[in-house]
Amino acid sequence: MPETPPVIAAVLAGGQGSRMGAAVPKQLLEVAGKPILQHTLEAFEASVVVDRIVLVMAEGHHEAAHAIAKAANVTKLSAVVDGGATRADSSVAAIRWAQAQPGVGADAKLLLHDAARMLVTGRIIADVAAALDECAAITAAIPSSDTIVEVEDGRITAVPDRARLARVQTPQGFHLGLISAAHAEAAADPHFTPTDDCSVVLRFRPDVPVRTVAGSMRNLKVTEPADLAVAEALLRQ
Ligand SMILES: Nc1ccn([C@@H]2O[C@H](COP(=O)(O)OP(=O)(O)OP(=O)(O)O)[C@@H](O)[C@H]2O)c(=O)n1
Ligand SMILES: C[C@](O)(CO)[C@H](O)COP(=O)(O)O
Repeated sequence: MPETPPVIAAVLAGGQGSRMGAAVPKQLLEVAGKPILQHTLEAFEASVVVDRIVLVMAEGHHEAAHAIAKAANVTKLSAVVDGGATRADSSVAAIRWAQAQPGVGADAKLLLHDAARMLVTGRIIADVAAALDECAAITAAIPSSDTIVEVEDGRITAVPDRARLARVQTPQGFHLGLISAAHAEAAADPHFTPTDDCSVVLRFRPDVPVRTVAGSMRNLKVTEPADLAVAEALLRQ
């Protein structure tokens, strides 16, 4: 019988948290008594579908990362690797690490996740991984309750039909061969500055459908100081 492709979760914690404005990267700040990164690692550790975890960490913070992983007893953590200058560079670091692992082929399932989305649920992780049996690129997403507009020079230039819009979250899941090839082409285009990994596939592998599964309002990305209180309140629910 053919072997089941492994599910590798890449927790992206390579950012500096400039919008948070704290003295340390936001993933090291505590919410409800634990660092944000610890909440996120625990979610992937607890997921029965995840085989191993690679943590992409901001340079200079590896010691803190190892201490947090130890506190969380993350048995699935296979490596802590350096992040890059941009989120896309950090995704590429995870992709390169995965490709270098023995027995990991192009059909491996790679789940790229923002460390800052500390409230990700087991259901979302499982749905993203399961979807990769049927497609090669998938993201968690939720409908937008706000009207979204396009703005240029302070003036609204378009109001896209809200029924066709969604707010994209993570994890975003990919067959390893696909996301590696798409990022390799993206790296050669200095004008392309993606804010997520699905847009890399859409741009460089437009023939590959990128699907969505239901995310959650809880799966917020802790970005600004006010998000810390929101995350804490959600955790207490
Ligand atoms: N070079 C980078 C930039 C971001 N990230 C990670 O990608 C996720 C989403 O990015 P964001 O929320 O923008 O985090 P920061 O880049 O840290 O925040 P800011 O943009 O405010 O500086 C975070 O978990 C962040 O650590 C990363 O791994 N490597
Ligand atoms: C990947 C992402 O979380 C999807 O919503 C988002 O694009 C990350 O953006 P950021 O500016 O790096 O926080």
